[in-house]
Amino acid sequence: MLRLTRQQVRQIDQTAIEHYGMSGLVLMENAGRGAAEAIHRIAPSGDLVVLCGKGNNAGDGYVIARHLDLMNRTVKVVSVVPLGSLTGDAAANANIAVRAGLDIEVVEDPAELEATLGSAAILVDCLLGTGATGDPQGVYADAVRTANAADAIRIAIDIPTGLDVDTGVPGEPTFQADATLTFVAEKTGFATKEAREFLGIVEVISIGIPKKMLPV
Ligand SMILES: NC(=O)C1=CN([C@@H]2O[C@H](COP(=O)(O)OP(=O)(O)OC[C@H]3O[C@@H](n4cnc5c(N)ncnc54)[C@H](O)[C@@H]3O)[C@@H](O)[C@H]2O)[C@@H](O)CC1
Ligand SMILES: [K+]
Repeated sequence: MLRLTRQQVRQIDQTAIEHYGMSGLVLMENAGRGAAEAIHRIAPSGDLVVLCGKGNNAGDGYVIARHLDLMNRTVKVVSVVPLGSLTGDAAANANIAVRAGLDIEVVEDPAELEATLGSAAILVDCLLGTGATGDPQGVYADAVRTANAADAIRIAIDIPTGLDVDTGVPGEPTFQADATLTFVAEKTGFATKEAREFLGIVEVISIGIPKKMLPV
């Protein structure tokens, strides 16, 4: 099975954008749309909360929310950072979601997280992706702990927040996923027994990267 390191998968995204002329927004749209379709299949009913941070993993989250809304699902985005702190493609998709009138709540106070996530049947983790280093910090850690304590189906996008992509070593805390929807290919760390306890079922979502760019 093809498994990629953090550096490989980030290099593939960069090459697609800089040398193949693919737009980062198109890759993010493919990622988010593919993930939304998989979420709808895995968990076909129930209210959804998409937990978002500030990187491109969060950008995927805003695309996911838009597509779930188009599928007539009840979906809310909970951002643990002010929307003004987002940049690039993530900011672009957050702005689209705002203009589209999607339900978005900014919750930076850890005490408020529990009440906000309480009623969701499905929690989608778009807090941190391949750009993360070390244990989740601050409100990111609070959001993971609150999500893990909730009586909900948990779905991680690209990687469960907290899990080291390369080693598979879970950080403190790590999002405890029932399913992980990962982009392009599985990641090297997913092979370990320790990681599998946090991944749940793993599904690979294509983001349109040409076959030629993938190592064989
Ligand atoms: N064009 C691309 O590069 C694509 C990226 N995609 C998504 O983008 C993700 C990678 O995006 P980014 O590189 O922006 O990274 P992340 O979305 O993982 O965010 C990284 C940011 O989070 C913060 N951070 C890092 N470690 C942290 C910690 N331990 N605790 C709290 N905050 C921390 C830092 O501000 C850092 O800039 C992938 O996992 C994937 O989901 C997809 O949209 C496909 C296309
Ligand atoms: K994630």
